[in-house]
Amino acid sequence: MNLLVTGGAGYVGSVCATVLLERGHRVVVVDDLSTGNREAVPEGAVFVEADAGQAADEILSGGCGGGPFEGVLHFAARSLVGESVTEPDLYWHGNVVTTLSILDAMRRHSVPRLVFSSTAATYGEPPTVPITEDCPTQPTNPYGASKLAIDHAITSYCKAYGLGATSLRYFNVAGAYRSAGENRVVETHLIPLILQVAMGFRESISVFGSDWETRDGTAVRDYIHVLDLAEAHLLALDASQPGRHGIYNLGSGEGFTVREVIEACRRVTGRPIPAKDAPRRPGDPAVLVASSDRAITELGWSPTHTAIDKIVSDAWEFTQQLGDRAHAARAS
Ligand SMILES: NC(=O)c1ccc[n+]([C@@H]2O[C@H](COP(=O)([O-])OP(=O)(O)OC[C@H]3O[C@@H](n4cnc5c(N)ncnc54)[C@H](O)[C@@H]3O)[C@@H](O)[C@H]2O)c1
Ligand SMILES: O=c1ccn([C@@H]2O[C@H](COP(=O)(O)OP(=O)(O)O[C@H]3O[C@H](CO)[C@@H](O)[C@H](O)[C@H]3O)[C@@H](O)[C@H]2O)c(=O)[nH]1
Repeated sequence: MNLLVTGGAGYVGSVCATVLLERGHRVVVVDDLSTGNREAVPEGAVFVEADAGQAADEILSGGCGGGPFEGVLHFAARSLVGESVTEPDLYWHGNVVTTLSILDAMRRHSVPRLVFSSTAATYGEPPTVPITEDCPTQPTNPYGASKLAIDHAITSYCKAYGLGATSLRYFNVAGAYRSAGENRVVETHLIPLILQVAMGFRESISVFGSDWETRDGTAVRDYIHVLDLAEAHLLALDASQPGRHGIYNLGSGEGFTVREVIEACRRVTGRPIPAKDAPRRPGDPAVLVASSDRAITELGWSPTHTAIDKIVSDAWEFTQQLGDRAHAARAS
């Protein structure tokens, strides 16, 4: 297919673009490099440096050659829980307004398929765990609220205009694939930060909250390998049907506390990794663990890299390969 990938210079978008190219698709990446890296865009993709909302109309009109577009995979977003609490304007404009522009451009140019990066953060504090797609959506931060608003917009565009769309609600994405992994200009995610400590770029990892009602007092998350996630995007493209909006949770189905993740990183890297307790981070829920049964049954998804040590060891291999080219190395 001829596909537009927004945010393809970022972590998840660059891994998915790599896999799409490997499977023979044609890929145009649009990214404003606000958090991504030019060098993360895989070879073989056409790259447009621009705001996705502003450039979508021109790109989808055929401005980059290659014939009509058959789908959009929309990864570009602001996606940090803590930042969304202190700077919500970035999330309502950068996520909701940008996506509406993309949806309108898709409609104008009759692009039939959308795969959207939604999130576990749409659920907020779930009443039951694991979280199914039928759980109430009550986001605890503006990031989750902005993604939920987009999911609602997509549903109405599917019903009214015949778009075929899939929202994939990722839980915590981690790991790496080939030369694609986490190397953000400003890193806030747990696993890459712990590995920066292992590399000697940081002195210690802060544990945000040790008084949650969990088995060791630290927050629980469900870590999903980025390659399993990429496979789900391919399945979603294939399953797309005009007028239908499918919503699927994607996780490994097992929750790990922050302390357990630090322990896994110590095991995999063989390095001591000092940790220190810190206050809770505003907007964080205590526990997020997925039920991915719907994706398994309806999309035929079958995650294979679910062990936490495998996820960490792929991320560690990538971090070591990156070495001094990491943003963290330049900053330290
Ligand atoms: N990483 C996770 O654990 C996780 C979990 C759930 C959902 N998600 C969602 O997955 C998507 C990708 O996340 P990621 O971790 O790869 O983030 P990332 O920050 O690494 O990548 C986002 C990319 O989008 C680009 N971008 C942002 N706004 C843009 C705009 N308006 N126009 C063009 N480019 C823009 C950035 O420069 C960056 O390259 C996001 O939508 C995020 O909300 C991520
Ligand atoms: O230095 C750190 C960084 C994080 N954490 C904790 O580790 C857990 C995971 O945090 P992080 O890696 O920042 O991810 P989340 O905030 O859980 O959010 C990710 O996962 C969500 C889905 O669950 C996505 O929606 C978001 O885009 C994505 O950033 C949380 O409990 C954090 O409080 C720490 O204790 N110390």
